[in-house]
Amino acid sequence: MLELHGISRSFGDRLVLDDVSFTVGRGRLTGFVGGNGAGKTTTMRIILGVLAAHAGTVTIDGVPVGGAQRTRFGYMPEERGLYPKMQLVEHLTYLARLHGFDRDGATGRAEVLVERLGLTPRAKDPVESLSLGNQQRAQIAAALVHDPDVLVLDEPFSGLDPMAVEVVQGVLAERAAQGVPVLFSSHQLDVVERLCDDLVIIAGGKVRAAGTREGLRREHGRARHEIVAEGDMGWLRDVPDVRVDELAGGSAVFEAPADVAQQVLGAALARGPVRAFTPLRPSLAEIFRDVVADEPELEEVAL
Ligand SMILES: Nc1ncnc2c1ncn2[C@@H]1O[C@H](COP(=O)(O)OP(=O)(O)OP(=O)(O)O)[C@@H](O)[C@H]1O
Repeated sequence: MLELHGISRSFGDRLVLDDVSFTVGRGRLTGFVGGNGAGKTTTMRIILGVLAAHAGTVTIDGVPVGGAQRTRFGYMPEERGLYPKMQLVEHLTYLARLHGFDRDGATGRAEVLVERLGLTPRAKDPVESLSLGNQQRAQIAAALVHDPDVLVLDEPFSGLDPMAVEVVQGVLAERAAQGVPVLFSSHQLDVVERLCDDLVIIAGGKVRAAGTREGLRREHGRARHEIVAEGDMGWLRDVPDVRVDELAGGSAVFEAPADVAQQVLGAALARGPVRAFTPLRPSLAEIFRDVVADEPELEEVAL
C-alpha cells in the first residue's frame, strides 16, 4: 500500500498542500480529483520525489519511499516528455534498456506495449508525427515500460477519444488486478466514476474526502428517490421534510430522510398504483460539488 501521511508543501509563503494524507491500496485504482490548482500535480511530484515535501511522509508497505523504490515506480508526468524525432517502438525500447532490460527483452516489452495500447500501425513513426491522443497513449506506454510496482499518472485520460479511454482504462485495470497501486488524476469525473475503486478529492491543498467510491456515495450522497405513480404526484410538495427536485405529472424526484421516503411510498400506494420507486445514487459530479462547495480560495489558505 502506498501511503501519504501529513504531506505539506509551500511555494514562497503560499501553502499549496496542507496535511495531505491518503492511501492507494494494492490492486486498487484510485482516482485523484480536484479543480485546477487544487494540488494534484504537486502531490504526485512529491510521491515521485521530483519535489520535496516540507512535512510528512510517503511510504510503501510501511517503508519510507526512497530512490531505490522509486526506480520501480511508473510515472506519467503532467509535462509530457518523449524525444520527438525517435520512432515510437525504438523510443520504448530505449526506455526499457534504461531500466535494465537486455536488447531482446527491451524490444519485446516495447512491442507488447505498442500493441496493447493500440499503436501498432504507428510503431515505426517518429513520436512527433503522432496525433495528440496517440502521443498520450505513447506516454502511458512509457510509464509502463518497466512493469512498475506503483503507477502514478497525471491526467492520463486528457485528450483521449472514447475508444482510447477504453483502452487505457483496460490497461490500468490490468495493472491494478496484478496488485499494483494505481493513482491517477483526472478532471473527467465520468471516467473516474466508471473506473475507480477508490477516490481522493482534493481542494485548496486539503483532502476533502477519501475512500471507496461506494462509501463516498453513502456518506456524501443526498437521500433522493424517484417515484413514478399513475396519479398526479403534485401532493408531494405539501409533505413535510420533503424537497421536490423534479415533478412532471406522476413522476417526481425528491429528497427526504429514509423514513419519510417510505411514508411517501405508502401514501402514493394508498392513492393508486406505483410504477417505480427508486433510490437515486449520487453521481461523482454531485459528490464533488457537495464536497468542494464553499471552499476557501487557495490564496486564503496562506501560512
Ligand atoms: N513550482 C511552483 N512554484 C509556485 N507555485 C506552484 C508551483 N507548482 C505549483 N504551484 C502552485 O501550487 C498550486 C497547486 O498546483 P498543482 O499543479 O499541484 O494543481 P493541480 O491540482 O495539479 O491543478 P491542474 O488540475 O490545474 O493541473 C497552484 O496554485 C500552483 O500555482
